[in-house]
Amino acid sequence: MVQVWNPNGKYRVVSTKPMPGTRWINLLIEQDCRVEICTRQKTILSVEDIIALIGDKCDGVIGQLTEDWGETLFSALSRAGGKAFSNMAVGYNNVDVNAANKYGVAVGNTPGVLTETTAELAASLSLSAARRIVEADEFMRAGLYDGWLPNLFVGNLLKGQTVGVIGAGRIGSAYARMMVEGFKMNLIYYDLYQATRLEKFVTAYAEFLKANGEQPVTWKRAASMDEVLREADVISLHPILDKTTYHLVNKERLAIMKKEAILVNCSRGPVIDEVALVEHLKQNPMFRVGLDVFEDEPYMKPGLADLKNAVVVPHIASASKWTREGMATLAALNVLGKIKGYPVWSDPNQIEPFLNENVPPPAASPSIVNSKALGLPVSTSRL
Ligand SMILES: NC(=O)c1ccc[n+]([C@@H]2O[C@H](COP(=O)([O-])OP(=O)(O)OC[C@H]3O[C@@H](n4cnc5c(N)ncnc54)[C@H](O)[C@@H]3O)[C@@H](O)[C@H]2O)c1
Ligand SMILES: O=C(O)[C@H](O)CO
Repeated sequence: MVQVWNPNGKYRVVSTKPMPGTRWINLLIEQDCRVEICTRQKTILSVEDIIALIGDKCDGVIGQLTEDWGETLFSALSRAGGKAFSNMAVGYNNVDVNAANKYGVAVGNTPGVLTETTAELAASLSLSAARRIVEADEFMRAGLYDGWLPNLFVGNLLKGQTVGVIGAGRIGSAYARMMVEGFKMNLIYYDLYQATRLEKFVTAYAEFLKANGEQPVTWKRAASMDEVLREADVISLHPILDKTTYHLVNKERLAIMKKEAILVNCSRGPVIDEVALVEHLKQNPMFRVGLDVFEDEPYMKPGLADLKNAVVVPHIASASKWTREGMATLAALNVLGKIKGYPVWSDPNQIEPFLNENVPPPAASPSIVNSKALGLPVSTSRL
């Protein structure tokens, strides 16, 4: 149930799951780590399972977003001499960072490497919902197709419609660009901060279209989230999950959306009140959703699985080979960097140097979310 690499390594690093690729293992071994990988056939490990893996001596752990990293685990890791933990994910709502701070444990995450992959899945769900692809596929497989009909699986055209993005950070902005450039949609977004680069991109693209004699696209930064919900035809959710975004989309907000709108969620399940969503989908058959994440994963709220106006996939937004191998590498290097006393990389949005397989990675932890709280040194090397 535990696979061991480099048994005589000085530092003991535990991974709670096998992760894609071998580069992450090799990078740890090269720096004198003994790597232990839990191969148990149990998808979600409990706190007790992980305490057993940590044991009496453990320098660092690479964990997963399904695990509850709070007071109990950070105190166990600290007792075992551990100073580093990394989620193999960019989101870290499963981690109590205050508890990690209390025990002086660095918390890593894996931004950037999954931005485009996740945005592509959000775009796929938008198209699947707009063009009713899953319904049509099921229809074909059921042998129900007996000839072309003018009204068969009529869906929504995206061109010229408005795409709304809630949370225009790395992934939200990448998704917005795909929808604006790929389908010539107008953009409305809501974020706590101005997405200047995104705005500049849409402005430049509009000028390009105008110069080509085509209808230019437009953009607007909404003053409120409700403005986006009222105006957009396709809305994609990309904020972090915290107290401010829990049930951001609730019964009242669903009611102000267009009856034929499409709602996509590739952020975290609890950003939507899923019970309210199921009811809304039942009452509004032309309203469609594409969901990668669910409020009580791995479960869906009762009724959701029966609804034809919902496309559902099992939290696979970052699931491309390149991205998942890159996530494993970043997570391993976060832990390794802390163990070796390296500084923290100066810009977690510029992690490309860690992903180049042809050269050794920089001597730094790519992304430590509590580096300031722990007073960790920051790398001075620039790209
Ligand atoms: N489904 C998946 O597999 C998958 C993959 C990657 C990331 N994610 C989720 O996507 C999230 C975003 O990732 P990212 O790399 O784009 O992060 P990011 O930090 O670049 O972007 C998040 C954005 O949300 C904004 N935001 C925060 N609170 C908000 C609020 N109350 N209202 C509106 N906007 C708000 C922030 O200002 C920021 O711009 C992650 O935290 C993770 O939970 C899911
Ligand atoms: O936060 C994340 O990274 C995802 O949910 C998994 O890729």
